[in-house]
Parts: sequence; structure tokens; C-alpha cells
Amino acid sequence: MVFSLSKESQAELQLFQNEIAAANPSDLLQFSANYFNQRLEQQRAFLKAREPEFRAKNIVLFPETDEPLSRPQSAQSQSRSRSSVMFKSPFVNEDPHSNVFKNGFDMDPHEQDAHQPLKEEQQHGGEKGSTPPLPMHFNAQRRTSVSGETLQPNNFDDWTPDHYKEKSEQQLERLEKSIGNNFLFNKLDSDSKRLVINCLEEKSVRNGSTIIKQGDQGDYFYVVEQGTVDFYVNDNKVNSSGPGSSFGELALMYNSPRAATVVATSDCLLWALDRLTFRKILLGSSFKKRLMYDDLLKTMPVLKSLTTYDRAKLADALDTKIYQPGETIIREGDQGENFYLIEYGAVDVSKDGQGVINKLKDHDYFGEVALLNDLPRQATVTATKRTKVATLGKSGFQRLLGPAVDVLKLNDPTRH
Ligand SMILES: Nc1ncnc2c1ncn2[C@@H]1O[C@@H]2COP(=O)(O)O[C@H]2[C@H]1O
Repeated sequence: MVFSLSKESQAELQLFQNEIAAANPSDLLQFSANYFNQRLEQQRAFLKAREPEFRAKNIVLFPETDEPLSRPQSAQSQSRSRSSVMFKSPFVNEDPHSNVFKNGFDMDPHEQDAHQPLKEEQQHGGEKGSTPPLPMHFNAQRRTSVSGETLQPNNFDDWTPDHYKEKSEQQLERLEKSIGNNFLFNKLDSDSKRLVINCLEEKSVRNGSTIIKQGDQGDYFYVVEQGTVDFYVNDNKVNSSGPGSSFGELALMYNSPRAATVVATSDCLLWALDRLTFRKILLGSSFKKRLMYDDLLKTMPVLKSLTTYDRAKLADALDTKIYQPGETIIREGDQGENFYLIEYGAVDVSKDGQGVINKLKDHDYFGEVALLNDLPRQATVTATKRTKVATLGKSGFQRLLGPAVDVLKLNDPTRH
């Protein structure tokens, strides 16, 4: 028998496959559990935000029992205890003549007749302002959590976005122009992007006002539409930024006090996203690399001197690579382009005529000598086990390692 997957299932699997390819997870099952948990939470969040619309149509999203969705039933369909309905993503450009949608669920063709009462909604579900149809056997009350990772968001089963408000066409147009291309939003799928945009609150701030005070608890994450801001750590100015930039993520990511004071240096127009929506929607996608590399960077002795902010910026610039036993990672005499941090595995460092001169393992680093001294590679590095490394390009190495560069210089094996 040949099983064929619906286009929706194929699209969902493709997304998942892309995520795996990008993350190269060492614990595939935990990664998968977290990934699908997050997808489910995002879908719930979106539906919860629009619950009043469903209620107005007598559709109960959150039934008391573990039964699937209850809905107004025709005499014909009342005898059926379980039913399937179609979830059309309201965030994508759907073809009104098709019942297959990106990031949504399609109707099981054998079950269509059993759902006359929903037909009208199914037909109009993609139009702006209409109530989105639901996935098959949907019950928003079921628990979603499966995570075992330290930085996973809290349990949000009881979470409803507090500040959800559909933006006007005019606001959407402005947002699209000003922050639509910001890297934070580009990484979101269309459902999540729309949810985040509708949870943003507009804030006008006068020149000279303090927007964030170092040491305070984190409440909002900010994106700058207009104006400029300065950052101060312990009263020393460390940074400035302007339109299109964002700030205030660290305290929300790490549940830590604000790491800097932020002061407006002109009248500013900001968009603020509340802590829970940030953690729920943005954290797992736009700040994924930071979550992914956080444990590695925190435990690397050479990076001990970096602040949370430095580590976050460093993580943004890292890429992952896996090498098989016997593979050459660096060849003596080549030009140096990358610095390497070993997440796990083992490598031999060897020199022509001398053989193996060093053995490195988890949380060691290599590739710094050529970059520090602007020299060709001084040794060959070969994986002796399956080895996962985080790589940092030359410009990132010079910009982002901050005080860790002094430690690298002190440890430079060619220095003496
Ligand atoms: N050098 C810096 N150190 C710490 N935070 C900084 C720095 N430069 C900019 N920031 C931003 O200032 C924000 C203050 O609030 P958070 O700690 O939540 O997140 C911080 C960062 O987004």
C-alpha cells in the first residue's frame, strides 16, 4: 500500500527538516520534542488570542474535558462523537479555491460531508477578519509541554497574549516598512509574525527619557521605529542605536536584571513586545542561536570573561559544522578564515615532520593562532571522532571576542 502525505504534512515536515539541518542537534529526540511543542504553542497562542471570535460563533476552543473541539452540530452530524475540520492559516495568501494551505492543515476529503455546519467558515476562513478554521481533532485544552531544556520558555499553557490587538491597515503598512525586514521578524513563520505584530504596543518617548534602567526587572522588548538611543553600563556609555534596531531582550531571555540603562537621545517611536509573548514566540525562533550555543559558551574557560551581552552577540555570529573521524578541519600552510570551539568530539593537532603535537576535546578551541598573528595555519587539525564545532569567521573573531582575545594571546602556543 502506498501512503501519500498531504501537502500540509509535507510542508510541515520540510520545515522540520530545515530546522534539523540548521541546528544539527546532538539529541535529536529532545530537539524534535521541543520543536513540535513550540509549533503547537504558537498555534495555540494564535487561536487563544482570537478566542472571542470563536465564542461568538458558539465554537468552544477550551472544553472542560479532553474531548476535541465542540461546535454547533447539525442533526445529521450530532451522532458523530469525533470530527475533523480544516485549519487554514489566516496569515498566508491562500487560494480560495484550494483546501490546502501553507503551515495549516487540510481537510480529510473523506470527512468533508460530515461537517456541513463549518462549510461556510471553511470557504471564507482565509479572508481577512474571518474566524480561522481549526485543525483536525483540535482541543486547545490539552497540555503541550515536553521540554527538558534549561532555557525553554516557562510553561505557557495558561497564557493568553494580553496585548493582542489587530493592527489597522495603516499601522500594518508602517510596521512592514519600518521593522518588517528586521532580522527578528524575518525568522518567524507567517502565523507567528502576525501574532507578534498584533501584540506590539506603540510607545512614544521624549528625548532624554530613560526607557530601561540597569538592574530593573525586564518587562518589555523594544524595536525602534524612529529616533536614537544610548546604552550605559555602570554609567559608562557603551553603545548607541537607531531605527530598525532592537533592545531589551537580555533580561527577558535569561530572566536576569536589565544589563544596561537605555536613554532616548531624540524623540523616539518604539514598538514594545511584552515579556511572555517575547519568550513564547520570538525567543525560540529569532534568538535560537543564542539558546543553542548558550550552554557551550558559558562553560568554555577561555570565554569566562565575557558578559551575557558579549556571549549573546558571539552566539549570533556562530555557525555549526560536523566533522567525521579522519576529516581534516584545518591544513597547515592554508590561509586562516575561522576560529573553532569544540562542542563535542576529539581532534589531533599535528605538524609536518613532528607528528601529533596536541590532542583537543570537548570545550577546547583551535584556529586562533593564524587569526591572532595574521599568519598561515601553523598546524593541521584532524577529527579523530565525530566532532561538532561552532565556527566564528575572521571579522567576528576580531569584533566579538572582546576581553577573551587577551586570554587567547596569553595562551598562544607560538608565543614563546
Ligand atoms: N554593552 C551592552 N551590555 C548590555 N546590554 C546592552 C549593551 N548594549 C546594548 N544593550 C541592550 O540594553 C538592554 C538593557 O536591557 P536588557 O538587559 O534586557 O537588554 C540589553 C541589551 O538589549
